[in-house]
Amino acid sequence: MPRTLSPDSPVIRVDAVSFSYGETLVLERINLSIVAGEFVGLVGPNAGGKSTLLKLILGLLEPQAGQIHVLGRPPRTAARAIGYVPQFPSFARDFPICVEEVVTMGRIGRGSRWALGWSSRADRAAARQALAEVEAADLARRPIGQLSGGQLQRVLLARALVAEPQILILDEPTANIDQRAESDIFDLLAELNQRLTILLVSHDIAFISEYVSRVACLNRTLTCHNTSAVSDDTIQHLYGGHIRQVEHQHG
Ligand SMILES: Nc1ncnc2c1ncn2[C@@H]1O[C@H](COP(=O)(O)OP(=O)(O)OP(=O)(O)O)[C@@H](O)[C@H]1O
Repeated sequence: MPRTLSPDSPVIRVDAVSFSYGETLVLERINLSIVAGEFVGLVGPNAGGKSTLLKLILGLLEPQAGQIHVLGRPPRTAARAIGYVPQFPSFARDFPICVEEVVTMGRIGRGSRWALGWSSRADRAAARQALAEVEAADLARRPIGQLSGGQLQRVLLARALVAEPQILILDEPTANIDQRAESDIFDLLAELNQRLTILLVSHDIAFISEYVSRVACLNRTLTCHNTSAVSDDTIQHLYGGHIRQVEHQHG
């Protein structure tokens, strides 16, 4: 039976979670609580454990210590409530498939028969609506291999939205695109944040601070800051001498 959450119950709750790959401790006693409507930026240096934490929240990995709840449930059973935008698409860019078909893949698990080789009219209508929401309706028939980096990110976002999630999780959605396309995607995320809770991984703390309500800094351990409290000292402490490289990554 579904559990009822009060409006201020966390939609994502991570309690004292530790995780190691073999002998290597990657996350140490992580606490993170995200309530409905928040837009949280997860930042940190390379190998700081960001993707690992996302995989735990998505239920793809199990913590060795501590607990995670998504909408009050174990992550695996809440997976449908999460729309996930990966850092890299899980298919080859030269796969002979058009944008609308890629977006329809996001319906797998919602009764779609796309996996059997065909999609229903309802699937295609949902895909077109999701593409319209990310302002990419005109790309529907385009082969996926012909998209720019920014267009591909919009399509991956539409694929996450087509499953009607309550939570969006994005792993560096703008790592490989130019600064203008990056701003456009963040404007879109700000609009989506009016109805969705968002957790987004980024290297670019300076850029995301303009958009997110809270920054979670992860480097094996995690510290949260309200956006207004992110100072040069915070950035220096987190990244040490590498901050210039971080700031200029989107060049
Ligand atoms: N499947 C795995 N097996 C063993 N070690 C792993 C595995 N995946 C990640 N690691 C290691 O765990 C650490 C954290 O990796 P993770 O990908 O979570 O970091 P990240 O903060 O997302 O890094 P980046 O910013 O470079 O993407 C790294 O040292 C990485 O080499």
